[in-house]
Amino acid sequence: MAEKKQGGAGLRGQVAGATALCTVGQSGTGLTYRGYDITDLAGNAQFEEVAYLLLRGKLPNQQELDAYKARLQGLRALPDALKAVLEQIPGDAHPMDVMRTGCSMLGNLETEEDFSEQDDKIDRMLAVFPSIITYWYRFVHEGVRIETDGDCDSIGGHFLELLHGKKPSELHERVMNVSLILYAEHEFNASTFSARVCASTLSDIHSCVTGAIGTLRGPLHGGANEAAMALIQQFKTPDEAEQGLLGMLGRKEKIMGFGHAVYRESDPRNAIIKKWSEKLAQEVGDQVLYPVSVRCEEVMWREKKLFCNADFFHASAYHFMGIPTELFTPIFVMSRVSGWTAHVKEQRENNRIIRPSAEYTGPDHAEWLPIEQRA
Ligand SMILES: CC(=O)SCCNC(=O)CCNC(=O)[C@H](O)C(C)(C)COP(=O)(O)OP(=O)(O)OC[C@H]1O[C@@H](n2cnc3c(N)ncnc32)[C@H](O)[C@@H]1OP(=O)(O)O
Ligand SMILES: O=C([O-])CC(=O)C(=O)O
Repeated sequence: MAEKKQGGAGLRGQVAGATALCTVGQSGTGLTYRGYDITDLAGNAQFEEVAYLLLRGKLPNQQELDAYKARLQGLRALPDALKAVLEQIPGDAHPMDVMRTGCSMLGNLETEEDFSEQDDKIDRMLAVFPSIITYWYRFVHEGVRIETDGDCDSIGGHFLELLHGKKPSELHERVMNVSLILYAEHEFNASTFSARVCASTLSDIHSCVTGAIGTLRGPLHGGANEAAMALIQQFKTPDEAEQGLLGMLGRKEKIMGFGHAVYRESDPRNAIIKKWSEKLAQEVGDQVLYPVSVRCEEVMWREKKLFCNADFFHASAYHFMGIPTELFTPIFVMSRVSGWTAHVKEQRENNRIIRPSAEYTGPDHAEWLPIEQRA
């Protein structure tokens, strides 16, 4: 991986626009949000502070943070028409499809009529996404219609409280906070780029976010945290994991949660979430999933020089907090909506429609044939 190819397909390595929001892999491994190092943010900040930084352009002071959190707390209620739609979505639907529909329906009910409303619409999405997914999840799995307010003043704590029906421990609220910070923003990744493409047509903010949710869903992007869980859950011991991975690599299968389009040697988010996963493993007395994950990391580096990306240790961390696997990627949405919408704002500030060119590979000239003469 040290000699990462930056040319070729997938627009790799090409500058597709400007941003003041984030740097990824600038010195090989670093990640910054508006100049702040991810290690400092994950070690010290609350997610709401980071969302404020991304969306309002500076870290809030105490008064601003308190007001912002109180505002978000006041925006958690679901409109009845949205609840009715969520209740129609089948229990075997993928929760990312629920998020996509929930966001789109919100756009029907609370349409952004003018860009001057963008900050209000963004705050609403940040506040209500945990309500959307947990309302649907508990309705279809437990047959209950939950109240979506709640006592926790953090978005991560609120999500856990709605999911489990009780206030989370301090540790779990803290880990959610760190996780949401790690996932908040990542420059021109695929889902953010799709949000910016949508924004560049001067479309509304719910369309931008709905498109981004669909893009994040795939296993090569946000869906990898769920796929990583499916991988590690197959193994009962580290030795079994090693044999399993060697077999997969021999068959040239993709190992989810490893590799990255930009980083060369490591993803700086991995060391942070790995530490929290270890702490949670100790808390629940895990002797399987965490050691299996560590062995996977060792084998992938030894065999392929491939490293864990942000998704890999998120799988075990979320699992240890009792979060069902299919809700892993929706958590990513609850966080990344801050980055997506900060990019939409930035795109709108200096817009030109995004419309690249293609290298044509079709025939030079095709002779028109009437339909009855075609093979
Ligand atoms: C939050 C996020 O979205 S992080 C990304 C989450 N996605 C995943 O974890 C999915 C698994 N990983 C991958 O599919 C890829 O590493 C991606 C999509 C993240 C990046 O893709 P690319 O930039 O095209 O990868 P890259 O150019 O580094 O690939 C180099 C080689 O390593 C291989 N490779 C890369 N990742 C993996 C992997 N996880 N498992 C096996 N082989 C891999 C590629 O197939 C490629 O081999 P080739 O040269 O023989 O074709
Ligand atoms: O940057 C990327 O390509 C994917 C990624 O890690 C992210 O979106 O967090």
